[in-house]
Amino acid sequence: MSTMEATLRSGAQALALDLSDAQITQLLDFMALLQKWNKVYNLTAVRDPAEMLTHHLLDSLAAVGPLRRHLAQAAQAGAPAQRLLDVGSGGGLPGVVFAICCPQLDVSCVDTVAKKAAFIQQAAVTLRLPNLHGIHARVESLAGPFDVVSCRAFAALADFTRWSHSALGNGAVWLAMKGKHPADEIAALPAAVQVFHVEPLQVPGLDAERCIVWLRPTA
Ligand SMILES: C[S@@+](CC[C@H](N)C(=O)[O-])C[C@H]1O[C@@H](n2cnc3c(N)ncnc32)[C@H](O)[C@@H]1O
Repeated sequence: MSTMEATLRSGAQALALDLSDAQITQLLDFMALLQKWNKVYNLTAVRDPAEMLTHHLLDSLAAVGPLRRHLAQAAQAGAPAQRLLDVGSGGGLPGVVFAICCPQLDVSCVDTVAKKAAFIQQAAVTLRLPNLHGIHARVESLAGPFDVVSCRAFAALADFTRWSHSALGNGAVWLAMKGKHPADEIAALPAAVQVFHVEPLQVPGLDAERCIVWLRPTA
């Protein structure tokens, strides 16, 4: 087993994430693709493979447990979440990781940069992920409907929710991956947007504060 695979497996274990061998392989293949095409496409500033594993892969994987829980709750409530939009996905974080770990979910990654959307399309083919799509557009132009709209390292919460509002379907939620608890961004939200949970995340091998801010339109 390679060092990368051992680190990924122990990270998944620390996150109590159930991943099949096929999913572990897809995640490692995705990292390899990202490294290969980063030189050409300029997908991410992180270039060191070990750093890519902790700062990108494990960081995104930390949100998979909470996402799976949300999907299970929505299904139980009789309103299964079927489509997720990852906004400003860049090299596919966290969208590609979500598509690998939640195969029942249809994941669209939108980015304004054409080569980034093309990379996602290519990853979908290479990694055999029929539930993954790359969209070249501004999020403001998308109509949806999506059941979950996610982002990571994208924009302040007020901008993220304003620009992606029209992509939300009935009963949809926003999942914003953030660093430390963004009290100022939350305070700047309009009354039409409600935070219903701020969930701390622990990223294995990363000594940094992370959280998910869950939001929905105010009823
Ligand atoms: C800092 S990168 C984050 C990439 C990735 N989510 C990550 O965590 O590594 C932000 C991305 O948002 C994209 N972007 C900026 N404005 C956008 C918009 N209005 N609609 C869609 N994508 C946008 C940029 O092209 C860039 O790839």
